[in-house]
Amino acid sequence: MVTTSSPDALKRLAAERALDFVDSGMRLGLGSGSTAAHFVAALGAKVRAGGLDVVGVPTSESTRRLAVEHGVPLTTLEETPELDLTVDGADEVDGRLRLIKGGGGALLREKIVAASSGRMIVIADRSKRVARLGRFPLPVEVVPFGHPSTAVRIARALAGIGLPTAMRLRQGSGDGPYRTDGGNLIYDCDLGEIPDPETLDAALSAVPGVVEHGLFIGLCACAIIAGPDGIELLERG
Ligand SMILES: O=C[C@H](O)[C@H](O)[C@H](O)COP(=O)(O)O
Repeated sequence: MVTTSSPDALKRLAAERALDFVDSGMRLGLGSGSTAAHFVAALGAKVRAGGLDVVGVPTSESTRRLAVEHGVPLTTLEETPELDLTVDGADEVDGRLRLIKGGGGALLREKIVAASSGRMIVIADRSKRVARLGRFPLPVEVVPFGHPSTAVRIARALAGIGLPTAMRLRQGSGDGPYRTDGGNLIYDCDLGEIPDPETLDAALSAVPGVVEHGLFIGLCACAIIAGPDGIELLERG
C-alpha cells in the first residue's frame, strides 16, 4: 500500500513496477519525461547491480543523457531496428489504451521507438487516466518551413471534423519558439474532449507539413497506473 499520494511518488511506483516486465537480453525503448526518468533510474540501478543485461534506445536527448548518467547501455535504431519493449510515460491514457503524448516535445522519436517495439508499456500516475482524451492540449509537430501556412491547414482539418481550432505555437525557454530534438516546431491544440481519436489521427496525418502528432493509437499494450490505493494494470484484450 502506498502511503503518499504525491504525484512523483506515484510516478516512481509505476516506473518500478515496469521493471517486472524487463528480462535480460531485451532491447528496450526508453521513454521521455519525468515518469520515464524514474524508469531509467531504476533500470540503471538494476543494471549496475549486475542483475540485467539490456540495451536501450532513448527517445530524446535528455533521456540519452540520463541513461548515460545511470549506466544504461545504449544503442540506436540504426544499429538495432527492432526492439522488444518500450516503457514510456503519457499525458493522457483512456480505457482503450489510446494516448496523448508529447507534453515534453518528444512525440516524434517516442512514436518511432514505440512502433519499432514488440510491446509498449505506459507508466503513469492516476491523474493521467481519463475517460476521454483531449483535456490535455494535443501537440502537433510541424516542419519549420511554411509553418503558419501548415497551421492554417491544421485548423481547417480540425474544423472539417467539428473540432475547435484554437492552437498556439509552443514557446522555448529563451527567445523564440520551442524546437524539438529534430529541429521542428510544435503547435499545441486545445481540443477539449475528442469524440473520435481515430478520425482525428487520420485528419492530422493528411496535412502536408505535419511531421507527427501526439495521439498514440494501437501502440500501447499495457498501462501501469499508480494511485494512492495501489496499482491498476490496464491491458489490451
Ligand atoms: O514528450 C513527452 C512525453 O510524451 C512524456 O512521456 C509525457 O509528456 C509525460 O511526461 P511526464 O511523465 O513528465 O508527465
